[in-house]
Amino acid sequence: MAVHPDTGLIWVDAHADINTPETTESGNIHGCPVSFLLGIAGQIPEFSWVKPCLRPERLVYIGLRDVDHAEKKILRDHGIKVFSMHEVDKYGIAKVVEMAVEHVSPGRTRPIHLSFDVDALDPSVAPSTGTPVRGGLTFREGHYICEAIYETGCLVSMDLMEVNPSLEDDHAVIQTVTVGCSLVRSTLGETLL
Ligand SMILES: NC(=[NH2+])NCCC[C@H](N)C(=O)O
Repeated sequence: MAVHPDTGLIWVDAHADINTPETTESGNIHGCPVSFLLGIAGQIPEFSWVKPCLRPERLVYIGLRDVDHAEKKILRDHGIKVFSMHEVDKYGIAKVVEMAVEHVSPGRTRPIHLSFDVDALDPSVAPSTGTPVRGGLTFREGHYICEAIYETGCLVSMDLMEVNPSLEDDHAVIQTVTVGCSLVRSTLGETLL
């Protein structure tokens, strides 16, 4: 954001992570990062180094299906674009990614950051994560998002979140780490052919 201030943020996640320290029900800070980016969180001294750097219209979500009450209000009040799993079912993943890219980078004119929380995937695909929610993206839908964002030529950075190798058994850990690595490779340009 410091290097490309006009960056659009595509946030792929089961959760909106847009609670403020005031609205959070769990008290978990991992449910709050987007409110810090937008500058709508109250002052928390330990996090004063996180400077607001994102406008609500430069943010789009894909994959949401577990959103707290207060978060729904924040999303509405700021007019933030969301493609929940309902829209993934309705339009299909290709159309959703196309609309999401167009929202944050119209005509592919702006840089894109991809934040991919592995819990956007269905827990059957990525079990070793702290807050799994059923009804998520398939293996291919997750990869398609990454491949299509690479193809825009606008990607400048990415992060992959919430792979937690201390959760579930060895098989689940290997499955989750493997799919996580594979998503990163797809985002960086690996293709099927
Ligand atoms: N990064 C995550 N796993 N976030 C889950 C957040 C869940 C819930 N909305 C909370 O604020 O606690």
